[in-house]
Amino acid sequence: MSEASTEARIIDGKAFAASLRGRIGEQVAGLKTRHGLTPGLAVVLVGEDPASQVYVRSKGKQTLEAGMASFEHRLDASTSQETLLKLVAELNADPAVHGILVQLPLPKQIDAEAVINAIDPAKDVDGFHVINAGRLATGQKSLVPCTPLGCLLLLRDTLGSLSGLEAVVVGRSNIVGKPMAQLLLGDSCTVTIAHSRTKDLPAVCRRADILVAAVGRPEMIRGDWVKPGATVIDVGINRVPGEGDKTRLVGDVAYAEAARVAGAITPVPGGVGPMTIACLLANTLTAACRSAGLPEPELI
Ligand SMILES: Nc1nc2c(c(=O)[nH]1)N[C@@H](CN(C=O)c1ccc(C(=O)N[C@@H](CCC(=O)O)C(=O)O)cc1)CN2
Ligand SMILES: [Mg+2]
Repeated sequence: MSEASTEARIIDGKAFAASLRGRIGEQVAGLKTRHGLTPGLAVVLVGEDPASQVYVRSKGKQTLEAGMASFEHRLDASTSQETLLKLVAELNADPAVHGILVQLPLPKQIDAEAVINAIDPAKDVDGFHVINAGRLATGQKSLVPCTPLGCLLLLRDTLGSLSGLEAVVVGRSNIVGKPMAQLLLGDSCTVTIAHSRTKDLPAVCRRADILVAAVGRPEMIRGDWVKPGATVIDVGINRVPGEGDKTRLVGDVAYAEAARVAGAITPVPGGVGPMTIACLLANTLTAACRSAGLPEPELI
């Protein structure tokens, strides 16, 4: 007889993100009336990557909806690194801009690391600057990368305390995998970072009470890699061929298989993705409060 199983609880990132944005909007309204301060976010897009255009449009729209000021800078795909660095320097010096985000990926002629590290760390609302990465790694006050922060908020909401849980992060990028591991460590998880070269990856994943998939490979993580009852967070957003000439979005986890085994799981779309922009707004609000010497918002 097969083991009884129930379908996993679906973690609704879209709803959580909407409620977080609502709380951010309330805090922004209070800042404006009590302190005359309007948080401002500058987003820089270089080139015409279709997905990036969609994300940048959403960022601008949600920034305005939260009552913040939105400054959008669209540059030609052939823009030189020098021109981009000049714009970053202008935004660093602009007191109306509390957060700066340069949309990734950047065209080949531009060194993304040099551009990110040119942003004032206090305005680095992506949390990618080496100073913020170092502060996170050493447990100091920083701005935290939005996608891993969103994952952490969903995990805390789903599980309560994460203390002592076994967490496996699959993927070692500077943008997701490494900061995710740091955040889980900060919440007292026992953390493993696994990747494409990890020996017996399925067995490593099966140890996880918390499994975070951030590899960028469609449906790589199979149902039998998941420990029964585990919480699965899928960071992947992969566009694959669908019916006819349509495409569809899938994560890094084989969702239907994993949902039969997991205790809780994020869907794609509607899981981690919407949290990225909500946490960007949270970081912009935090940066604005810090710049004015005001107490940091309590959002969580
Ligand atoms: N400077 C940055 N560049 C990029 C980041 C980032 O955090 N900072 N992350 C990604 C793209 N990204 C935001 O920029 C992002 C990705 C996905 C979503 C989202 O809401 N996804 C939806 C599905 C959307 C779709 O249909 O394509 C979901 O998962 O439900 C928001 C933001 C790379 N670049
Ligand atoms: Mg189950």
